Amino acid sequence: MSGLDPFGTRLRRAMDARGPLCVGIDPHASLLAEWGLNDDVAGLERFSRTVVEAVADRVAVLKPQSAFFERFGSRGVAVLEKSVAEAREAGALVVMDAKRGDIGSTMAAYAESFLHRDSPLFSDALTVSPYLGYGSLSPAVETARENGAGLFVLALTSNPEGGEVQHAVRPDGRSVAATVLAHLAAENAGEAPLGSFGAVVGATLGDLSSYDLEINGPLLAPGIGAQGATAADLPAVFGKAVRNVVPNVSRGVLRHGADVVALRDAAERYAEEIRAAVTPA
Ligand SMILES: O=C(O)c1cc(=O)[nH]c(=O)n1[C@@H]1O[C@H](COP(=O)(O)O)[C@@H](O)[C@H]1O
Repeated sequence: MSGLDPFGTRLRRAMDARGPLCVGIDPHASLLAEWGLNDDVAGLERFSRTVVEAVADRVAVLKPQSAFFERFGSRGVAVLEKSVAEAREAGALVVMDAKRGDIGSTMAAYAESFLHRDSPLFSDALTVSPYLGYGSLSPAVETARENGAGLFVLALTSNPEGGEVQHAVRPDGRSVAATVLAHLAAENAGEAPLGSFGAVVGATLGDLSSYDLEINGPLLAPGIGAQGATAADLPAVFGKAVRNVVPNVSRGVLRHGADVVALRDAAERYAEEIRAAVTPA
């Protein structure tokens, strides 16, 4: 046993206590420059530390984007490891945004890397891609269950190109995205207060009423801020499932750095807008 409650249980608790906002740690080279930092490992470390210091004790979730750390090789990954540990120590849940997906036997190794309690990169949840077939993710589902962790599976991504794959219709008439959502609903069946297997559904997508978003699991919703969606869009996009939405904001918050207080204030403004938008009248 992991000793950790299931991810869905821990996430619901964190959302109730802190609100649902997820702040992304996306150290773009352009943001490092805006913050007056060098585009090197020291700059990366300073950036990531500052975000953790500003918000990890108050937001439910932090989502480091692995690519921005991998860019610096092993020393960048060491910064990522430290950031994950510090964020978790400060009480935030960490969703590792690495968007992994591979044939099952290799998927098992990715799962060991991010979802096994003994791994240096252990995170509370991992973003994964189902485009090698949902079943190829089984090792990640199993490892997550055994370790109190979770997954966020790409279903309806926020980018405009996503539709050509995700809206494609299978011979049985069901779209690829609807198939992914149905698998997740099955994974989460009977779990309370919330399952641990979430979907990624962009806040940018407008009316999604043709999709059943009631998967009894969390819906990670990127797209607010730099991609043009707003907190006020959430109820129309997600309908009743809005109560399970974890809205992600990365650049919309990060552009207010390098000052810790300014970052914190920006995150709190988004948190307040989200609270106002999703709280039932
Ligand atoms: O899985 C993700 O996090 C993700 C999925 C998706 O459909 N769209 C999307 O933007 N993301 C991530 O969410 C973050 C959005 O960043 P901003 O546009 O700066 O708020 C980036 O880290 C993206 O990689």
